Amino acid sequence: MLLEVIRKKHPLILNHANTVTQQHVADGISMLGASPLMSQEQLEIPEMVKISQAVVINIGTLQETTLPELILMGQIANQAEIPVILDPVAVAMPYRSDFVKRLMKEVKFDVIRGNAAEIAWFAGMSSQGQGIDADTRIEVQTSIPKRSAQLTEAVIVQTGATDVITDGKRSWRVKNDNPLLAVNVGSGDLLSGIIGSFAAVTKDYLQAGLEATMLMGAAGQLASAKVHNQPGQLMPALMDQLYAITEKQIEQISEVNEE
Ligand SMILES: Nc1ncnc2c1ncn2[C@@H]1O[C@H](COP(=O)(O)OP(=O)(O)O)[C@@H](O)[C@H]1O
Ligand SMILES: Cc1ncsc1CCOP(=O)(O)O
Ligand SMILES: [Mg+2]
Repeated sequence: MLLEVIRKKHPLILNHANTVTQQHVADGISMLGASPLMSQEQLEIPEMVKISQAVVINIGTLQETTLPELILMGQIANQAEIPVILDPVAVAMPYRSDFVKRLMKEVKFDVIRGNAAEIAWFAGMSSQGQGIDADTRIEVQTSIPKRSAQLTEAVIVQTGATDVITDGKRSWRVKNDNPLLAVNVGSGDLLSGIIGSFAAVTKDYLQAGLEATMLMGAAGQLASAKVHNQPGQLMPALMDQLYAITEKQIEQISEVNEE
């Protein structure tokens, strides 16, 4: 598994993060063994991408003025063959739909990580998900994330009670129903940063998405048990698990099925 490679190589993960959860994202990437760097300044993007091994773009608190910075970040990463991960927070909202369409005209994304409502948008479906939360009625279908992967040519990680990881051809389901993760705002953003950390050490982005999702699920379960299912205590416990979890624990705990 790639976790020990991350802990040996300490890849640098450049994030255009949202302003709500960026501390969780930075802490989680660091606890895992990678090295986070957050930036919003267009003038420094070329030198920042140059020292990075993966780029994660989160549109959670996007602004029209940041579009040129995000295009530059993605294009330089594409040219350097550095993986680019998109977290398309609430992409089904009209303004955000237009923003992401303009961004995707200029940038090739290698992995897209979102909840079921966000992923359904890339398959051309207008889902009922409200804001940042998913539409649980569409969560369990694998056909939708597969279609999203085919249309975007990106690996899709659709998260929910069951996570789906697919490149449009092969797909895996990771059973991960953890209400404490679901209710903790930022857990999805954190997973997108962790996917970036895995994609930084391999060119197999499907494997990177699968292993990152297994890790998050296993760490979430161990952390929830430690805090006796108290949601407000989860994040610190989750960070402890990201720091200490072993590949053996992940393999023992994860419930993974290839479709
Ligand atoms: N019942 C659940 N519903 C949603 N997410 C869940 C659930 N159980 C565990 N999770 C995990 O919570 C994290 C956040 O997922 P999700 O809420 O879908 O993304 P976002 O936070 O971007 O909306 C993911 O790692 C996901 O696997
Ligand atoms: C609440 C909120 N609003 C804009 S970004 C954000 C955080 C999103 O967190 P997540 O996508 O992990 O639920
Ligand atoms: Mg999200």
